[in-house]
Amino acid sequence: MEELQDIQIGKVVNGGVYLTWNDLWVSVSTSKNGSKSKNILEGVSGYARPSELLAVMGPSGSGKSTLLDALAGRLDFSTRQSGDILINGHKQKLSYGTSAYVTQDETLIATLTVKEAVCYSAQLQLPDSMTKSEKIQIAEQTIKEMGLQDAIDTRIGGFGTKGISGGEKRRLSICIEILTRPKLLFLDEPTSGLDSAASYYVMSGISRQRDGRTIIASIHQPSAEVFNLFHSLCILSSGRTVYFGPASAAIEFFGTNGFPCPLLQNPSDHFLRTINKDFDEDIENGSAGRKPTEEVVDFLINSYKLSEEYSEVQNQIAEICQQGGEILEKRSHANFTTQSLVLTRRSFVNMFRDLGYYWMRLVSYVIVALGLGTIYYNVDLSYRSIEERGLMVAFVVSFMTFMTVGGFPSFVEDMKVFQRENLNGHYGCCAFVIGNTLSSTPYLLFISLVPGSIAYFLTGFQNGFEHFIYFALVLFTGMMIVESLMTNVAAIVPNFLMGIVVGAGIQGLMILSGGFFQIPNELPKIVWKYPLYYISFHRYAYQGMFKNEFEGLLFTNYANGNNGTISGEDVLRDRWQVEMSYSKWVDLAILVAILILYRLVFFLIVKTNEKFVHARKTSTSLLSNTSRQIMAKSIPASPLHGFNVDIPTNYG
Ligand SMILES: Nc1ncnc2c1ncn2[C@@H]1O[C@H](COP(=O)(O)OP(=O)(O)OP(=O)(O)O)[C@@H](O)[C@H]1O
Repeated sequence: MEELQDIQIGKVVNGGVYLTWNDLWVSVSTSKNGSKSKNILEGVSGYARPSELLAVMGPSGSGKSTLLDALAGRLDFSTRQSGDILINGHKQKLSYGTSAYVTQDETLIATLTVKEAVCYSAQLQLPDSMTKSEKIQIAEQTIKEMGLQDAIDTRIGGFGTKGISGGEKRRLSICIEILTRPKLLFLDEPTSGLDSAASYYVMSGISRQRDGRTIIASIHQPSAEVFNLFHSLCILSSGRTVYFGPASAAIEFFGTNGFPCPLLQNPSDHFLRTINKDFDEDIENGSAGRKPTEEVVDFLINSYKLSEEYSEVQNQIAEICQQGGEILEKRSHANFTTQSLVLTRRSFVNMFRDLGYYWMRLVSYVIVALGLGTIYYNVDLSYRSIEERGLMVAFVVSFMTFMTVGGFPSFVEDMKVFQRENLNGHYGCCAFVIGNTLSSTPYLLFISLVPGSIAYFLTGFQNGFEHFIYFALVLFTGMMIVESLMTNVAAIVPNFLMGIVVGAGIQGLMILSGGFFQIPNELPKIVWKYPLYYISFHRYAYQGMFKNEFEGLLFTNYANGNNGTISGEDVLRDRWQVEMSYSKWVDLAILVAILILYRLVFFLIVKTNEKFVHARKTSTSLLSNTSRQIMAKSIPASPLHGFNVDIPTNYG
């Protein structure tokens, strides 16, 4: 209840978060067998306190994002980490709702307005003990806090569609992450790619959020105005600390060490120019007498180690650890049913507004259906029509389901949004899979009924409601299966081109082995018959549709006037070699079972991915002593820093 009130009045719950890190090392393996490694962070130490904004600065590749990832427990599996990261003096996991991480890339749903994006997110993230209107009130309040009220009804926009500006997108990403009033906020380069005015708006919005909250932001080259918003500053170069301390004291630190900031120059520009090795060549060529940057950086690092700022950092870390503080408790979410319903609604709205998702496909389906209907218009009951009916069925089952591949780019975008939101703990995999499945069902049903009826009735397939409904249901299930296959591919191969190639390749093999392009008895036994013929969904779709179309018909041979006849059942058995021991409804049931299996596989893929990420989150904050000892051996001791291979034993 207390948590609820605090969220409603926009306050950070109880005391804030004191985050300390001491002698933090991160390395990656650079050889396949792991014998060689590269250090990304080398024994960095620091702290972040409530109501303060800590900026992490440094040239590109200096380790800013890696530091943030390590502190937030989001390093990927290729890295190894050692050192102490304590929250309120304790080793503890950052649970849902206590911290938030805003990444550089804006994975937002382009078709939603600012208000919709924040309101849907509030409904997903905030607990069910709040009413919907309370959640919306919080969403609107947060939009105002981030200065987005002027763009509240503007669509986010994305590739090819103009929407809110880059700066507004950043503020929106932050807005979504602070809905639960997290005590700790990580921002990875919130101003990259923005002009100085937009950067200032973003950073001042962030700064306004600092009341009681601990904020750590990595930033490239802030303007002087933005620089004034920082309380503390951490300057990194090649993973080592050049300076950590009050932002206001950094100018003095550089000045006393022989690098005074020229009058009227932006201090952050001056710091980065001083330590940026990218300018080394210019210095060698043009500025005789100046020290190479490598030397300058080493000099500053050594000076920092001997400075008051360094001692102050050590004292602060010790003091914070001694003081201790509360153990952070996990906040509650909306429940599973609410999340599934909200995700279904959000996804349905996105599909409705995104022309490329279903509407363009619907138009091409209608055109193709008209084409089919006119090419095979009003087939008769002659022998020739046996081939025509067969070809029409094969085209519908193979090509009309294959066209679902066109939705792949949208599936990839959906996966990106899911991965961001899932990693930030907004909701779980099961709610996502349910939302994704339910939202697409009405569209695919509509496509199978409208273009399906055009093709069916123009061709003059078997009369009767039951026959048409069966035809539409097989088309619908086939499209759902292909859509599920493509979402599985998108979950594994999140790359447009590769994903489409993989998805199309799998379908090509299934179409070939489905029993139409080569009759089942003639399929080569190995691979094509066993197992492909049995696992290809096309086999059941072809056979179900053939039974639906041929059973009960009598075909007449008008050629040469001999007027011989053949029953549809004989055609099924002899021409198409259809399995006649069970009814067409069994074929449909098998298709539904394949669809369920594909959806389960999708769930397993996203669940496994989630488990990996969460296992990583736990393992980075709870590295075993053994791992640390192994790591200590692989990390060379730095003569500059006098790195001690005796890794602290209290790392839990
Ligand atoms: N998983 C990894 N494998 C190999 N190298 C990595 C990995 N992660 C980071 N690095 C390397 O570590 C260095 C620091 O990367 P990081 O992204 O932390 O730098 P950064 O300061 O945030 O850079 P930028 O400002 O350009 O984003 C870079 O040289 C990068 O290539």
